[in-house]
Amino acid sequence: MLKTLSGSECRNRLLQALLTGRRHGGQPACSSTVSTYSDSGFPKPAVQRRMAARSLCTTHALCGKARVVPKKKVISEKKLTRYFVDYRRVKLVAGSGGRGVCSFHSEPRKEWGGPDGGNGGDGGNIIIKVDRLIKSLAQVVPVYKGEDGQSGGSKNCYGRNGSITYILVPIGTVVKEQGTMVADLAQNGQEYLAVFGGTGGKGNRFFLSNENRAPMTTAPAIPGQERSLQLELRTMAHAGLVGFPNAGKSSLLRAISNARPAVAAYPFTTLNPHVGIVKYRDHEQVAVADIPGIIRGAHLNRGLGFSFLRHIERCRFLLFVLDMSCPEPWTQLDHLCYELDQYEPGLSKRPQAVVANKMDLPEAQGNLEALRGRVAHRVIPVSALKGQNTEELILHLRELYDGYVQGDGAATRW
Ligand SMILES: Nc1nc2c(ncn2[C@@H]2O[C@H](COP(=O)(O)OP(=O)(O)OP(=O)(O)O)[C@@H](O)[C@H]2O)c(=O)[nH]1
Ligand SMILES: [Mg+2]
Repeated sequence: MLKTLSGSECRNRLLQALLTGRRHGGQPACSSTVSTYSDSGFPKPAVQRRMAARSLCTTHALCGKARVVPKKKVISEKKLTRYFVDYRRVKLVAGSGGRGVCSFHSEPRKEWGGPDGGNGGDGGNIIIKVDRLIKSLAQVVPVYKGEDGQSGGSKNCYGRNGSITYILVPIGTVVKEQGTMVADLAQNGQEYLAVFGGTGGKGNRFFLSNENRAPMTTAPAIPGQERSLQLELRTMAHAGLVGFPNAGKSSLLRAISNARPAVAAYPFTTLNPHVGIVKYRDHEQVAVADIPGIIRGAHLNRGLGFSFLRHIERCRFLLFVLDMSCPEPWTQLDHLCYELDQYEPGLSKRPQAVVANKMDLPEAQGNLEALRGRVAHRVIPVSALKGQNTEELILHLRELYDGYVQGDGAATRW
């Protein structure tokens, strides 16, 4: 039977419910069926890890900051590929010099005023310059033309020099010409003068001498230098996700970072690498690259070809992603290491971890212990789909990164 409550009675009941931590239905406000504390009173190890990851990382799905980020619009694979470009061929044509002029001064009662044709200005150089705010070569266009120098004029007017054209590139860009490295741009602000502008032509004033008081000669302008160069990013990301197609690499990148690569239940969903950034609370950032799937014979250009092995070469450490629902998942690891070593001997020996993915599937549970028994490296079981145990991966990623920064990476940190 419904009973009508007076205003003060209703307020008292609400206050009582808030103080006892109970809801209107009589249930405790924060009841939980599973205890997060062990018998000794400390949080269980899994809970400890989750707490550590929450306090360390801001891109993890459990983190409050990440939760409030509005859902991103799903972008097609074709559009996503434009975001990260790590290789470009460019044709550079420096500015040509301006024309020198042949002219004679003339004014009333001064018929033979002498030569006054000015020189042309020099053509503009093209410089490749490092800017730490630039993260990929996406904004680099195929052809650059430097500014031409201005032509000279009469009355001894000299032409203006063409201004310098800058091509801004990220830190770690390697400049190559016909496969040979010509510059390694590893520091912020570093410049490489790629092509010289042409010298301006000389006007007839330049040729005035005691022997020749009325020179008609001008020197021609020199065209700007031309070069075809290849720009390549040396380091693509700190960590690379390496695995067979459908292993769940893109799903994993989605789970640990704010990147949104396409995920689908068919092989070769990812056609180009995607880089996601795992952000930690101390403002440190670790770049993780989702690299398209590798198949057996990739080093012979099978599947999507060599180019992805080239991307792996440019990652400082590797995360091998295995599909644990497949029988004998350790064979995937052997095949992946074989392909990497065939491409570049020793590539599979980089600092690494093995990510045992799809642990939410029942057949995966049995494979985990067998995998741990056969693999010397650390095995991190996760479920990228459900976001389970990704905290352990994020913490390990940070350990690998700290090891890299303390080592040779300190000089080229970005
Ligand atoms: N059950 C389960 N399914 C998963 C998990 N991770 C990924 N998947 C599924 O596996 C399929 C492939 O996932 P992707 O993330 O696209 O795999 P990928 O390795 O990026 O594949 P490619 O881009 O083709 O190389 C999708 O249907 C995912 O939903 C997981 O942890 N558990
Ligand atoms: Mg993918």
